[in-house]
Amino acid sequence: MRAHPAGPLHADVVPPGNTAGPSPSSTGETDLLHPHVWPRNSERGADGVVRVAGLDVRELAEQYGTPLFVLDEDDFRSRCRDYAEAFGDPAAVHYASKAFLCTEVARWVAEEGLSLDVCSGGELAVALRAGFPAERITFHGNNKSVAELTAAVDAGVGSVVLDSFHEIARLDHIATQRGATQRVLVRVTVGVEAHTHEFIATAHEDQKFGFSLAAGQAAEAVARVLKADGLELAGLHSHIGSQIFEVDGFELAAHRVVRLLAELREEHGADALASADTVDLGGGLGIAYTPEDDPMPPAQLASRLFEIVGKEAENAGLPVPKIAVEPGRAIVGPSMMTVYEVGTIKDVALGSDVERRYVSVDGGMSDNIRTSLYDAVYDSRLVSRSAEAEPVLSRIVGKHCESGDVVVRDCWLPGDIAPGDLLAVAATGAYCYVMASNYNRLPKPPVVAVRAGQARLLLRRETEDDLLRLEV
Ligand SMILES: Cc1ncc(COP(=O)(O)O)c(C=O)c1O
Ligand SMILES: N[C@@H](CCCC[NH3+])C(=O)O
Repeated sequence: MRAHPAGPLHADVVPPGNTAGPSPSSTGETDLLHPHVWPRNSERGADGVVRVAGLDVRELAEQYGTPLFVLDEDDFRSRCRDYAEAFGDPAAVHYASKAFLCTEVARWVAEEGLSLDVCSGGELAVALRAGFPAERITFHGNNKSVAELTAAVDAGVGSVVLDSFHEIARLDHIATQRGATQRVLVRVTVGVEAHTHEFIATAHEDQKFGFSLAAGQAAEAVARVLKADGLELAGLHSHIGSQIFEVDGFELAAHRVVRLLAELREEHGADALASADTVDLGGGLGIAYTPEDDPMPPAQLASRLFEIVGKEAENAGLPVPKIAVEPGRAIVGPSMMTVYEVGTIKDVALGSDVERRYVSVDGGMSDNIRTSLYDAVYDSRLVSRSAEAEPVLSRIVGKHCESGDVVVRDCWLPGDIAPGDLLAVAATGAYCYVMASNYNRLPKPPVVAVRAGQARLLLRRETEDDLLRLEV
């Protein structure tokens, strides 16, 4: 074993708790772009430079500046198609726009024939501005305001997912006043402990979403909907959480929701439940953030869900309900990466014989809060050149006045990384741009779409004027 007295953390000297995975077995391995982590149309050329859809990241960085979100349009569209094919009907797949939304992306989703899930008046406004067909929009949220519910009814959204007793009364009143009948689903808390970060699990009892199945609230919610003149029950909804790899949580949720539907039919009669032909099983399918992650393909999830829903319905003598799903992360997550420029590098002593290398980039927790918020792990590569230097365990940090401003906690970067190099972080399409802030008054980065050698700006970089635009 080599000794690195007071040296950086090389392959043979790693601290406990390293989240970067095993050390690369050879130099040059840090160059690899693992295909299930990086956008489908990204590759490292013979010159060592990474290109996405044929476009050189150095030129994109030159033209649009850094940090920069690069969105591989064909990757995004191909994942929409994978889901549509898996579930046999594009409209049964509701892209969860909370993961990432702008008008152009809403148009792609519409063109691919998918439906859209929105969960605020703002998301609804973006979708409508894009000309997204309102009848393919589902409106979510645990505390939709009267204004939001009114906007949804006036727009003619396909369905509203009800989340509280207050909301049932409110929406009924709004719809009745307008002489409308609003199709609704009742969100059921199915009591499943999803194996994911506590902050993004949503089907256990002790959290804010949905009506409890176990406590009988879901059945009571359905009873109230059936009595409401302005509402029509379209079905039941369950969303167990996000970034989930195991199929068992989805299976259990499907099983419980269909069983509830059968019980409700027994209680209220087939006629009363005739319009309730859908079980929406939400989103949540995990993606590969690192080469070690092994997510389930949508086709596998679909076939399990079809089997369970079919079997459960048959056992209960129920017509087989339609299945809807709401993937967000699994569609946009892997399609996008963030490109940063390295600014400063520091080796910080951890003890007497090792140092940690801190590589500072020109963004940070303002464009990706997920590492600080959920201990998320990411894969990062040097993309402006290849490197033969020995890998060094490094920490990529941002430029904010906060020591928790970490982009990638541990990763193996070439030991010769230098200011001016470009680093990219993979799989930043979901919940990064949309959760971005202006902390330390940093402007939000631009989002550029790339396709077949052409780049198109979807969202421009914020300017100092933008930062000042709310001042009165
Ligand atoms: C109701 C609902 N549907 C869909 C999603 C999308 O989840 P994901 O991006 O994990 O697919 C979410 C977010 O967790 C959600 O709350
Ligand atoms: N924002 C979370 C996912 C929450 C999804 C919405 N219910 C994340 O980044 O993983």
